[in-house]
Amino acid sequence: MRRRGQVQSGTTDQRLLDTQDSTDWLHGDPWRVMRIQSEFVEGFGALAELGPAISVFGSARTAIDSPEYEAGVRIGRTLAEAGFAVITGGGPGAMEAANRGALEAGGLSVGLGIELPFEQGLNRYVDMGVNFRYFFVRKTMFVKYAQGFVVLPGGFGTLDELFEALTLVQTKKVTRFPIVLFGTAYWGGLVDWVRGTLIAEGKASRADLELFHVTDDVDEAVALVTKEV
Ligand SMILES: C/C(=C\CNc1ncnc2c1ncn2[C@@H]1O[C@H](COP(=O)(O)O)[C@@H](O)[C@H]1O)CO
Repeated sequence: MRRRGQVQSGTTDQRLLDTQDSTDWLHGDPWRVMRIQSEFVEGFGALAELGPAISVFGSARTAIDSPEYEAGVRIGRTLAEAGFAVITGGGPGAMEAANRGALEAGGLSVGLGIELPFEQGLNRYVDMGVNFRYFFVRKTMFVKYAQGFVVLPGGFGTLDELFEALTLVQTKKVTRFPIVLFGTAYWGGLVDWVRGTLIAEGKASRADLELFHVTDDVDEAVALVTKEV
């Protein structure tokens, strides 16, 4: 309700229907909220009927001829054979490897792409793809539509996804959410630091070490990440 000096001229309908010269509104936060909302709606709509799924993360820079890429393909394949859709970031490297394995095994290969400053597109092994502008919307989808995470060797992006999941499990925002780190040599230093620094200095508890598993074995990784589903 508006009275006295607060009364605006014209009606809301008039303001809606008027041709506007300025397009400043297009770049304001209220409009961004609508775009964010539409990303949630699009993501929920596309993924709601996915069925059982596991999100696989890992470096965008993993070389196609590397053992890590091969492990990613085998993980994607084994998950698909076990009846799980494979969700990745839809990019190159380890993401492509997991999508490739899932696709080649006849499973559902999902890519949740992210708009980046350079043109990129979803990798060619993605069968169901959704592109996001906002990382945080996309991260919601990785957690909401998967029953666990497998994390291949990766950099900042992979660490971001790993620590988001660990925080959600630690704070019980999600329950029954297995997290498997694939590659003992790669992740060993991080686990040592968690034990020797975080836990030793009281910034995490010893029980937090049970929030994740570490393995080099594809079958074990798949068994661990799917066993609570
Ligand atoms: C670096 C290059 C391409 C980046 N393209 C990406 N496409 C999709 N998703 C990505 C991309 N880069 C990072 N991500 C997300 O973070 C994780 C990988 O990040 P990292 O720093 O490489 O570990 C991954 O799981 C994605 O979700 C050109 O090659």
